[in-house]
Amino acid sequence: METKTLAIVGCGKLASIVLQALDKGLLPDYKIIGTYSRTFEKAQNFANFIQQSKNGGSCIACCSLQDLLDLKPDYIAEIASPDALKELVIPALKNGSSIVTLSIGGLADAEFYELVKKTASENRTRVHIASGAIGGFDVLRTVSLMESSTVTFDTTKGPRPLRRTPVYDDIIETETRQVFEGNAVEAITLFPHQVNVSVAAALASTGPENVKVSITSVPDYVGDKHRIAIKSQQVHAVIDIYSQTAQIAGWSIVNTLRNITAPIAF
Ligand SMILES: NC(=O)C1=CN([C@@H]2O[C@H](COP(=O)(O)OP(=O)(O)OC[C@H]3O[C@@H](n4cnc5c(N)ncnc54)[C@H](O)[C@@H]3O)[C@@H](O)[C@H]2O)C=CC1
Ligand SMILES: O=C([O-])CC(=O)C(=O)O
Repeated sequence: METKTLAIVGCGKLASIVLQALDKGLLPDYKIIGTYSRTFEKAQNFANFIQQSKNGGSCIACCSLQDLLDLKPDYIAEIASPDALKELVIPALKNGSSIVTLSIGGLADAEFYELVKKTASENRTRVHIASGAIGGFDVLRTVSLMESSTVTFDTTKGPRPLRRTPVYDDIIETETRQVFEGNAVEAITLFPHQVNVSVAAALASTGPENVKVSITSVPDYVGDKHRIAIKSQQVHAVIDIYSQTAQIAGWSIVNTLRNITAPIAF
């Protein structure tokens, strides 16, 4: 397999897992040639790490998204925020760069999603939706091809990640409460950093407007538990995923990158 060039947008906690994977030799088909983050110093730290890694090489810390696009990477790993994805996806696809993304919430708007599809197709580029903190996209997509279905997405988390969100109330520190019920578009609008997974599951199935999402806060709960259920005439599948930290999401970027170049893909 020919080596692919890769750039990273968003040099935070989950992106650092991509560096760990590089250092462990788990990304042999990629050269990470550029990094970009809102804070230049973070992009610089990432680039230094890559240059010093035995599996790394020359890597440029970019001062702007345009500088990163000018490197013409084959792939961009977007690990920043739904707003960052919205900003970069069209220019990147037109630039010849395919995207691997964790901030799937940036694709919740149906019109924008269609524009992304059209742009990717016209430029022979692709958007790869990483499984993130969930999984089961295969069954969701397959059942959606077969027949009509209904999909629900229920999340349980502790009060801490909800503290700086509009639904926060002191009561959730001591009592279990359902803090949100709505569709996946409404969910990602209120919680742009919490429910990218619900938009991903929705895009894989009946669409963000149609998937019913609930969030329940449980005092002292550590981690996130997601339950995705799809029900059609013939199939009833339930996908339950508990994760103590969000690290699984960072590793799903690594898994997606490896799948892209693998002789056998899962
Ligand atoms: N799909 C999934 O399962 C999951 C998705 N996520 C999403 O992954 C992304 C990264 O999460 P973390 O690494 O935990 O966050 P983080 O806050 O540790 O790192 C994000 C980095 O991106 C930078 N950034 C943010 N907006 C930017 C922009 N517009 N342009 C350039 N840089 C920007 C920030 O300064 C920060 O350094 C977030 O969008 C988060 O919501 C997080 C967990 C699970
Ligand atoms: O980490 C999780 O469980 C989910 C998450 O943050 C997201 O989807 O944005």
